[in-house]
Amino acid sequence: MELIVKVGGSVAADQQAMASLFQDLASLRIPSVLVHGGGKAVTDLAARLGITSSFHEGVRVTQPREMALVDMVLAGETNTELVRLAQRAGVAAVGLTGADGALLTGTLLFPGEGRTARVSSVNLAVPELLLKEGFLPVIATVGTGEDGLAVNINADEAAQAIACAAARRARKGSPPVHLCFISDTVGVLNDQGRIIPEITTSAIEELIAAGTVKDGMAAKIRSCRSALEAGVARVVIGDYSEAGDITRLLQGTKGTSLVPSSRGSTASERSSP
Ligand SMILES: Nc1ncnc2c1ncn2[C@@H]1O[C@H](COP(=O)(O)OP(=O)(O)O)[C@@H](O)[C@H]1O
Ligand SMILES: CC(=O)N[C@@H](CCC(=O)OP(=O)(O)O)C(=O)O
Repeated sequence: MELIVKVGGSVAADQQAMASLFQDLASLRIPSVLVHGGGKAVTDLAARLGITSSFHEGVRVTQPREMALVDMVLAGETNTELVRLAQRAGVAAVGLTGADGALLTGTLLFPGEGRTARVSSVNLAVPELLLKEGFLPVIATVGTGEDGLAVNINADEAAQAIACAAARRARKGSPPVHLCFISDTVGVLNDQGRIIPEITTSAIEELIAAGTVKDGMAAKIRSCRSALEAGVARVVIGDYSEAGDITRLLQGTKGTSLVPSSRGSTASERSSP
């Protein structure tokens, strides 16, 4: 596994962008997995059923009665629709949840307050098996708790945990692992609304403390730091607007690259996003 691409809910719902993204992945010809979100669709369904969702620093505090809805939306509709779309785009894809083959196991993050979990272990056996047979694994980030019951894992954190596990497995001399977060924003923006092309890990907490980066983006850039610390070679955040964007993101000509503090400065603005 060399490339982990995470798409947020708004990108996952954009059929045109996703069809193009699947074609990008096919043409790259490197063992890749797609991890998807879909948080907004969960919030919308919960609201229709009279449940008000709540979040802590961009992470859902999943009420016990909300968990079945998370399963329904992420593992049910979103995952299945993405697999169908990949197939229409000519990519052989297989949908997985974190429960399959114990891909994602978690410990409760807000004990007593519901079913949100933090990843405690990752088992890449099933995705690796699929990659060997030429399938693209498409992963919904509902998993299993240490108590054997359903848990909801933030998709950014799950993508990061999968990338970290892949980086740990990569033996000396094997190709590096890359992690690409595709969201509804061209990258991480500064206080003037301009894209920051490069952020060092030591600047992450400062950007959050200053309020420049918040909500879902705060969780995302914290995930980036964990990935870099675990040996993921390249971590980038950006949007997907046209064919070839995955390559541009991986090359650093688009989006925001996260880099270890030992490399680069906290970065200046790119003149045009
Ligand atoms: N400094 C920032 N730069 C860009 N986006 C930011 C920033 N701070 C907060 N955000 C918010 O983070 C959102 C992206 O995170 P999130 O909603 O979790 O996306 P996704 O569902 O794609 O993972 C943006 O749409 C924006 O509202
Ligand atoms: C615990 C937690 O936050 N789970 C997320 C999982 C989906 C997700 O992360 O979706 P996006 O990438 O579209 O935000 C949620 O329920 O919203």
